[in-house]
Amino acid sequence: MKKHIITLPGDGIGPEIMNSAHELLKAVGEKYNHEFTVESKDIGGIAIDKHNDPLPAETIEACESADAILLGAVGGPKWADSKIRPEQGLLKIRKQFNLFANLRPVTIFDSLEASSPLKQHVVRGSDLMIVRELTGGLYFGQPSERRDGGQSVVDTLTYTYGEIERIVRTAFDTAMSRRKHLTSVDKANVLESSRMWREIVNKVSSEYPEVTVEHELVDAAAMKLITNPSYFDVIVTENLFGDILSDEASVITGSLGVLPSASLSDKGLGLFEPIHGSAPDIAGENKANPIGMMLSVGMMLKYSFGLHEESAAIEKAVNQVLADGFKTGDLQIDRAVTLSTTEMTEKIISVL
Ligand SMILES: NC(=O)C1=CN([C@@H]2O[C@H](COP(=O)(O)OP(=O)(O)OC[C@H]3O[C@@H](n4cnc5c(N)ncnc54)[C@H](O)[C@@H]3O)[C@@H](O)[C@H]2O)C=CC1
Ligand SMILES: CC(C)CC(=O)C(=O)O
Ligand SMILES: [Mg+2]
Repeated sequence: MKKHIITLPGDGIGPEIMNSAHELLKAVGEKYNHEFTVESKDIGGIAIDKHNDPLPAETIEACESADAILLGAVGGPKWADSKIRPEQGLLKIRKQFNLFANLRPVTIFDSLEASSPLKQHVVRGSDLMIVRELTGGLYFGQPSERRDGGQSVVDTLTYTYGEIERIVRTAFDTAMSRRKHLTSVDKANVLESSRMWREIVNKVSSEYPEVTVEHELVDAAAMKLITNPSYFDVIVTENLFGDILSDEASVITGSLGVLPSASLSDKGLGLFEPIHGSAPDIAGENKANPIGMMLSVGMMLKYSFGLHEESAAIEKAVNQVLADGFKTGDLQIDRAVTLSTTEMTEKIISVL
C-alpha cells in the first residue's frame, strides 16, 4: 500500500514524539511492505514564529492532498500573551477539514493497571471510548470577545441540530461495534443546548434498539468516571465536556501520555494525535512518553488505511514492552526501568 502522510509536529514535546511516529512508520512500512511517504509542515507556535499564522496556507494545501494527517501538539508559554495563539491553528484545522468526530479510546494495558492512582479493583476491566464532538460548541461560537472596555466577556455556545445528530449517530455506530452501551453526557438541568442534545439522542436511539442508552449530567459523570470507570462503554458528549472528561479518563490508564485519538470527518480525511498537549514542563528533555503518539499512528493505520493487523501489532508491542518492565518517567510501574523518549520508541519498534 502507498500512502502520503502530512506530519504536523507543532510545539513543546510535539517534535520529539513526532520523531517516534516517523520511526514507527518506517518500521511498519518495512515489515509489512507498505510505502509511507511523510512530509512535515508547520502548525501552532512554530508556524506563528515562521509565518505569522498558526495554520499557514501551505500547511492546509499539503493536508488537502494527503491520505492522513498526524499531529504532535501545539502551544506553550512562549505564546501565552501573543495576540495570535497556537491553539487557533488546531481549532482551525479541525474546522477546515470538518473533523467533527473525535474518538478517544481509554484502554488499560495489563501492566499499567497497577500504575493507576486508583485502586486496582476499580480500574480492572475498564475499556471505554469517548466520542467527543469536535467542531462546534464553546470552542467555535461567535461572538467570543471582551466587552465594556474589559469589564465583561462573552463566549458563545452554539450547535445546529445537524451537528448534534451526526456525532450522535457516530456514537451509536461505535456502540454497535462494542458492548452496545451508550452514555450521553450533558448538563440538561441547566443548558438549553443540552436539552436539545438529549432530544436528539432519544430520537436517534429508536434506530438502534439494541443499544442501551442513558443520560448522565456531566458533573456526576466526572465522578463516576473515577469511582466506577468499568461502568462505561461509549460516552458521547459535546466539545468542552469531552475535552475535560478525556483528560480525566487518562488517570484511569496511569498517564495522559498514553492516550491516542482520531479526529474524523465524513469525507474520509482523518487527523490523528495524542490527547495531551505540548507539555512545556518536560519539552526538550527526551522524557516525553511517545506511546499516545505511537498509538495514534496505530489508529491512523486502522481508521484511514484499513490496516487492522498492523494497528493491532503496534498495540501488542506497546503492551509487551510495558509488561517486560519498561516505562517512561510519567508512569509508575514497580521495578520497571525508566526509558527516555527515544529509548522507549526503539524498544517498541524492536518488539514490533
Ligand atoms: N492537542 C493539543 O495540541 C493540545 C495542546 N494543549 C496546549 O499545550 C500547552 C500545555 O498545556 P498543559 O495544560 O500543560 O497540558 P499538557 O497535556 O501539555 O500537560 C499536562 C501534564 O501532563 C504531562 N504530559 C503530557 N503529555 C505527556 C507525555 N507524552 N509524556 C509525559 N508527560 C506528559 C505534562 O508534562 C504536564 O505535566 C498549552 O499551551 C495548551 O493549550 C493542550 C491540550 C491539547
Ligand atoms: C488545545 C485545545 C484547542 C484542545 C484540547 O485541549 C484538546 O483537543 O484536547
Ligand atoms: Mg485537551
